[in-house]
Amino acid sequence: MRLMIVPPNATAGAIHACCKAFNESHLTSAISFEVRSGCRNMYYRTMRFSNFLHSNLSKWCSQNLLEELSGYSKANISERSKFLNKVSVLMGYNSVQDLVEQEKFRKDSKVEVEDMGEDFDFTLARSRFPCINLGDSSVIELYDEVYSSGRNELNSIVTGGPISNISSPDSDDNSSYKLLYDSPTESLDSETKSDAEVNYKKSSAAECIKFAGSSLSTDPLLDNLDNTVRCLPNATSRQCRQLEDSGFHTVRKLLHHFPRSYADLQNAQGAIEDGHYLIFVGTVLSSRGIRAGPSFSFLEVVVGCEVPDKELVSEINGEEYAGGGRKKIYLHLKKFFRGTRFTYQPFLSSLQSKYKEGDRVYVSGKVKEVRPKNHFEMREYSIDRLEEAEEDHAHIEERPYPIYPSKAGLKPSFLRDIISRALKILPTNIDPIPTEIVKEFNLLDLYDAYIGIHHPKNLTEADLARRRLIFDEFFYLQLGRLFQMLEALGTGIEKEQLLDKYKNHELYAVPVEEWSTLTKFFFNALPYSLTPSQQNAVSEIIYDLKRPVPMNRLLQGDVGCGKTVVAFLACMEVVSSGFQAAFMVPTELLAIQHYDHILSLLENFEDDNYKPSVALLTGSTPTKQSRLILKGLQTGDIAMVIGTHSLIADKVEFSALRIAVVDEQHRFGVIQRGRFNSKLYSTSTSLKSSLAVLEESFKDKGYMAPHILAMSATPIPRTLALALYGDMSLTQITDLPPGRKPIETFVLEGNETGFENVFQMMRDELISGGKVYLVYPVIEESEQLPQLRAAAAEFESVSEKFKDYQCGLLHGRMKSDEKDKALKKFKSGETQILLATQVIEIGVDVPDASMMIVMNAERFGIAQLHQLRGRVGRGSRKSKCVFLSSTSGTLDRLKALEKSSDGFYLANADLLLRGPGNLLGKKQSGHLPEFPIARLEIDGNILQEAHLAALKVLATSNDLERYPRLKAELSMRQPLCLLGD
Ligand SMILES: Nc1ncnc2c1ncn2[C@@H]1O[C@H](COP(=O)(O)OP(=O)(O)OP(=O)(O)O)[C@@H](O)[C@H]1O
Repeated sequence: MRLMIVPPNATAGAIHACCKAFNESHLTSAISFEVRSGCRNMYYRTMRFSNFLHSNLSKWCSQNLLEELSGYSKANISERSKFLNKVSVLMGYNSVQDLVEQEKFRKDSKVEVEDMGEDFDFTLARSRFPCINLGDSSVIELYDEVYSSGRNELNSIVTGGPISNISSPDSDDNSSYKLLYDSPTESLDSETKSDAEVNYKKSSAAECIKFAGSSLSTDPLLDNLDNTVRCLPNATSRQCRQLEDSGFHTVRKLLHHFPRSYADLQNAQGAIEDGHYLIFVGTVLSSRGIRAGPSFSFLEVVVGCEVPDKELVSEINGEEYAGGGRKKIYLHLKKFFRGTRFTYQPFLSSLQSKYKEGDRVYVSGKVKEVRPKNHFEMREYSIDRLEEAEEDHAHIEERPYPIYPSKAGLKPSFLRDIISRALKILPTNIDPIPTEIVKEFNLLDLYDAYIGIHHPKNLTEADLARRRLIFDEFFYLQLGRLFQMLEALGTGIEKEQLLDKYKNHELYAVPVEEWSTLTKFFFNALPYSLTPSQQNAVSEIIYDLKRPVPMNRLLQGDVGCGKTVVAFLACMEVVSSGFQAAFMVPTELLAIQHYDHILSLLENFEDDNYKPSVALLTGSTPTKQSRLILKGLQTGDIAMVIGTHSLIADKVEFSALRIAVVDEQHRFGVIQRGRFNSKLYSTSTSLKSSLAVLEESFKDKGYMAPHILAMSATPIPRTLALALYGDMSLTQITDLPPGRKPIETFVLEGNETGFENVFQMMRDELISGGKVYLVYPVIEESEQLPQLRAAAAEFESVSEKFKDYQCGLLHGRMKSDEKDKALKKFKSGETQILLATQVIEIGVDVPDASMMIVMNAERFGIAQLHQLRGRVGRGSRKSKCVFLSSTSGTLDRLKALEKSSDGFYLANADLLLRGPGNLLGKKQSGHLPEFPIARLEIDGNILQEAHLAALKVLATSNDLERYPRLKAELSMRQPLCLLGD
């Protein structure tokens, strides 16, 4: 047998020369294939492979090895790997991985192998691999470090950085070489960078440019947050793919994966306990890349640190004395890799070479105690080498350690690692917000904010960073909305006027004397005088109505404060100048109520000639009648229509609509409002033709979009209103009609005693001539939720209990006219007890209802209960409200209602307790923008600042032409998608 020696620095070609000498290149290929397919356990295939090995090896292998081979097909994977490793070493490779790589290399580069003509030296082979005993074949320790030949051309481009703790599926065929080229080492200095690395950079750069599209910069890594994650240094293509699959397509997306919280990193000065996040400075004692299985490897860096020894702390004269005693501890930093390609020796070697024995390093992360004593394992950590000039103590400051949430299967440690890499290449000049705004609003620069949120030096820095990033979330939303609004306006003067109005919070108002005659008639027909803030609200609205710019205003006021009449007056103002008004409410019940209300007010008119024609249009309006109404609206015979969402149906055409009042605005949502708006914009064909003959200026007026007056009965906090209706002006009614008496509120546990007390209170109320609402969370009893009391189910028992009184029932499943009948009976006093569900929550107005009992009050939110409570105490009679909770645990939450009747205070409390989505109810909050880190309930002041900043920017340049970066950023962020408009 002719054997050859493979020198330690043998090139790939030289190594393959050995194979050729054996004429074993197909043996190499076969072994390589077997390893790559993971030593698959398919019996017949393994048998075939084992037979093949036998015929090839029997020419030159020892009997022992051949015996081992006979058990190959039945052996487990680990034993098979060991065996193949042995064979590979015998064939002149460093290991089986080496064989696989060389085989791949040979195939790829079609290396011509030449016969080196040297004899294989068994003695030398044995000295290189002492664990091999040829002819005896004792066990080869697969996991022992084998000698790694100095293949400089490969090593020079192998990555040095720990990749991740990520689990990746087994690699594909090309993976090992891909990995090498994908991962230029971070630790290399520029002179040693190979061509391969340069090529890598070039191709990445090209890819980045392609992705960034408009970027003209020669170095895309440095200019754009929207570069693909493929630009990240040391990220393998597999990692990039995983990031992309998890939604991290761009560096921005990655940087917007914010820490969930920060662990308070402590110096390891005290006792070191399991699970603590600590920081250490120490010395690298060893660094090993270890292959632990066919597709599993890990890097273990052992760092030795000196820390104060708690056990040596003794008491001297009763005082604790540390005595300067220190002890040595050992940190085992471990990173795991799954995938065959991570088990190849060049990869492992390069990995371990990143940390050299004796390096001073700074380590932070979570510790886990292991045996023996004073040894600790860290799997979640960061490690940085200390530069020579750096003082150890510079790093031992306590600092927050970011804890990331995992995402789509990506582990927090991997995300932390990859985010750190992104921060390293982050350019400093990335802030699109103009410097003057950054300064004026005391914001961190965007670069500092990213660093500050991911790598804060202290919690104050993290807080400042968070504030800046929240500011951005709000700012772009506000900017987008205002920008859109301005775009819709015609002239520059209009734009300036609008912005001026937003900036100066002065009240622009039209005094009563200047209201139109019709409005004044209506005003005089009211059976009461308006409160000061009602009157201000009307004046403010009328000011807007007189301007040629469509109004977009939110009328907000606490429950029962009298918003309806303010809106009626606004409608009268519009009607008086020959235009039409539409009043849209969310329920038929409310539409009927408003219709009846306005008719009763019009009856008081001194002059019938001035009475406008008002119609009611709901889904239940009979066809014949609705046809007449539609016609009336089209011809302009009907001046005002009250209705439900049927008002925005396609068939409804207006002759000259000028105002749309949208009651309970948030229940319709932005989408409906938009539809309503655009629908009303397109006036009827008949009007269009009549306008054609009118003079220009009137034509403009005629085509103007209608004014929108939205009313919110929920006293939502200003911040929430701003987020919801950022483009709206706000009018608030801050007082209640005179003579209202505070509602006495009780929060009780709904047990037997509780009910007895409540029924007694109810009886007293009825005896004294009051009317009582009983509010239930559900209509029928449910088996799933037996604790819930049901309106329909209790109708009989309540009627039985209060035989002397009449009971009514009102719930959502009843037909419209049945509901109306039930409410009218209660209003008129025909019934004195009304068992209802929360249908009565919105707008129901029975001024002499004097008591309300809410069952299972724990099922409702605070703001909702406040709304419900607002159904009583609307007249001059003193009223009571009882909230019965079926669990004692929820009483505390409900107690807020006992303490306060201020809707704004309670809405804020509710917002803090439940968050904005829940405050509005799930269905209604679909249009509420979702902010990644901002929380409307606590970050309201930042929202207001962002609003001001957006106004400032637009006042300087209302088309944003002066701020091209800002404009680009705005279009990129697509605020409308955020809103779901
Ligand atoms: N200035 C006033 N003086 C006396 N009563 C008033 C005054 N303004 C309104 N009201 C009466 O107060 C009651 C509540 O008014 P309205 O229904 O307009 O309130 P609201 O703000 O719409 O309440 P909700 O939020 O419950 O819908 C009505 O009966 C109304 O007639």
